[in-house]
Amino acid sequence: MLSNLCSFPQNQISYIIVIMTTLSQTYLDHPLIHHHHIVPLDFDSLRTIPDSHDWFNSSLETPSSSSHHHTNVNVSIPLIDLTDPNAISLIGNACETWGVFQLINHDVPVSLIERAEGETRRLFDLPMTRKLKALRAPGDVTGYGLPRITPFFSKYMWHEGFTIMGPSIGHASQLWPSNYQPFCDVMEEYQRKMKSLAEQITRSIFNYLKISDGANWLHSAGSTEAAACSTALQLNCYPRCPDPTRVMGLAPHTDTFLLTILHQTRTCGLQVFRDGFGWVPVAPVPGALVLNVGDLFHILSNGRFPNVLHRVVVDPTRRRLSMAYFYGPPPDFCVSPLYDPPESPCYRSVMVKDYVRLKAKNLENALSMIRL
Ligand SMILES: C=C1C[C@]23C[C@H]1CC[C@H]2[C@@]12CCC[C@@](C)(C(=O)O1)[C@H]2[C@@H]3C(=O)O
Ligand SMILES: O=C(O)CCC(=O)C(=O)O
Ligand SMILES: [Fe+2]
Repeated sequence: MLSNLCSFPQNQISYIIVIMTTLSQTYLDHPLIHHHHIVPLDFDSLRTIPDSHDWFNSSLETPSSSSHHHTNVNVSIPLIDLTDPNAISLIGNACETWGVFQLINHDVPVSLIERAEGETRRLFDLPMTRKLKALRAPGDVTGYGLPRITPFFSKYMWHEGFTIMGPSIGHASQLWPSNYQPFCDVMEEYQRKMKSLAEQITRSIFNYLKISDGANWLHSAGSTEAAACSTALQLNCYPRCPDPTRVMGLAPHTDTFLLTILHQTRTCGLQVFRDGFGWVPVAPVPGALVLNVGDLFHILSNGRFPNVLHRVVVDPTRRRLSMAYFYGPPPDFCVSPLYDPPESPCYRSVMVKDYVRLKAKNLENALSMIRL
């Protein structure tokens, strides 16, 4: 690019316009979504489970029917103190073995997490007619609705969600025409804190992997590139259910981006899958955040880090809330596996936006489509 520039005639002024793709644009052309794949049920008014949500009456595996994949309560995922002098290698090891860990002594204030949780509760407490005012539009990615993975399963999930990318005023002002500011402010601050924690952990993992280049978007926080990185905040609600053994809160999936940072309330439900261990519950630890490896870190680590498969089961007595923050490189960044010879790459290089589209259309088959 530079050499081309230099060969321009000296008297000619030229402009280079760099067009950066945003994450919401990347999701815009997803074709398969129909309205009935977006609108959640009014769960609170239900006394029985409709057939559409009954995973028991299907060939699908329910949490209680998975005998060969029974829930394993004898193990737990690593719990790491970020102020531990060995934090970097503990995090690296956890990424290699489990692909997920809990983090304490991160510097996200508990009061901020509580305020964000409070606003999340205020949102899902609204009457259905109000929540539908912020319904996600068919081609869109933000707003209220069912999880994006819904069309890939023959039964619906016991779930309602709200997706935020950047400022949330658009949908928030539809939910609360005159009282949207507290929601917008806390979600903005929460995303800011999550982003700097995600950057810090990504840097630590790069140190652990001894990577010094290949992540220019990380080098200068506050730069245009850092600002353009792919992020989203997903608020999840798993309402109470008359018979939780028949339903699925969130079907088994892997997350698409590099890292996910999750806050869960004290209600159990999240489970992670590990070969040889089965489904392992992630017990809520007050103040801890759950971090998990997504597909892009799996690719970048050349398969060394498992992109952990996870699901959510529904609690018999209490509604469960969670907030998941997704973090990845900018959509135009090209992700290439990092390895030392004689190792060879397991995946071909892929642009973030192309992988996002592959995943949106093929779900868990996306990875095998770029495997070498
Ligand atoms: C930035 C993201 C990350 C998304 C898509 C988009 C907005 C919502 C996220 C989730 C949240 C619920 C699980 C998931 C699997 C889903 O269906 O929607 C996630 C997905 C992904 O990790 O791919
Ligand atoms: O609610 C949870 O604990 C997990 C949510 C999740 O996996 C997601 O939003 O991708
Ligand atoms: Fe997830």
